[in-house]
Amino acid sequence: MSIPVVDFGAYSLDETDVSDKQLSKLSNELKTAFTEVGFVFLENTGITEEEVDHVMDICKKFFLQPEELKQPFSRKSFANNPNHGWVSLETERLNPRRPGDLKEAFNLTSLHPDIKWPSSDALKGFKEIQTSFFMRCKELSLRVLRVMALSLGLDPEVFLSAHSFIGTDKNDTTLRSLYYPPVESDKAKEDQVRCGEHSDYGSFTLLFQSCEGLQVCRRSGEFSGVPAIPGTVLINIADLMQRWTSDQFVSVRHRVLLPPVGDSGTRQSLAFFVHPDNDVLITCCDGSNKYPPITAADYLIERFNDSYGQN
Ligand SMILES: O=C(O)CCC(=O)C(=O)O
Ligand SMILES: [Fe+2]
Repeated sequence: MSIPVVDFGAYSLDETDVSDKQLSKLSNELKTAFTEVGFVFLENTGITEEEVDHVMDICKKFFLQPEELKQPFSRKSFANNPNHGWVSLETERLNPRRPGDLKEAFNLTSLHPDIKWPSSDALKGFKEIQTSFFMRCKELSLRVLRVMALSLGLDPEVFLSAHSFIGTDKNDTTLRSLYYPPVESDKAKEDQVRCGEHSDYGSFTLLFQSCEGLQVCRRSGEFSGVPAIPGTVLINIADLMQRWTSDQFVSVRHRVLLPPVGDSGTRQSLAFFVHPDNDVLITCCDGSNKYPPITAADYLIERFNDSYGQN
């Protein structure tokens, strides 16, 4: 089944009122997508293509700076939050059996006032643009969490109340800007890719892509390309949500390969990884105890150890 496109207009960020009937229609559509495919394109969310371009443009300026200007903002160098900051090329391997991914990333995980931001004229607005986009993604995510609960016939607050602290250091939700530089495919290491096969870790991810390149694993085990539909948000279920819903919602592996030989294009994407609050104990929402309870924080630590190595 290909990835469905669902019109989210009735519950878009521009709408203040939504009827029960509209919510019920949306929840039916999202249920089909999340149980059968694990991915859905949402259109008319209220987040515009212009907003996304604006964030990608300022992020590209950050990534194109010389290494020594990015180094002070490295991930693990922020006392407030170990996941906040810049990740250099080939540092992360989302499929640990491959060489390091050919991508750079900037994680906005902490909005704490003590966080240090780039201050050069060239990057004017970097903090404000990213912070306001983070808040827009947060608002949309809270709406999606409500619809998810309704779609499973649960109390509409059940997922929402476990995401009360997005944007604080009690929650690991991250806006990750990704930059895939031009690749000379013949210079890449054997088996190296832009982003190795993986499934996401937390509740779900909002993904905004500048162009095609993402591939999703089908039931057959084969990967196939995903279109980039301007103005839409691609949402995928992540592993902790699959566990929380006792495998009703499916978290599906995906990857970004190298561009074809001779293609010297770059790629950019923005991923908003939604995580439950660190201290929330995740227990199967159907009461089945199919998986033992685990806190969101412990679960995430386990997963980071896999993608960055134990040390
Ligand atoms: O860049 C993309 O389109 C996908 C990135 C991704 O899957 C991730 O960072 O988890
Ligand atoms: Fe991913």
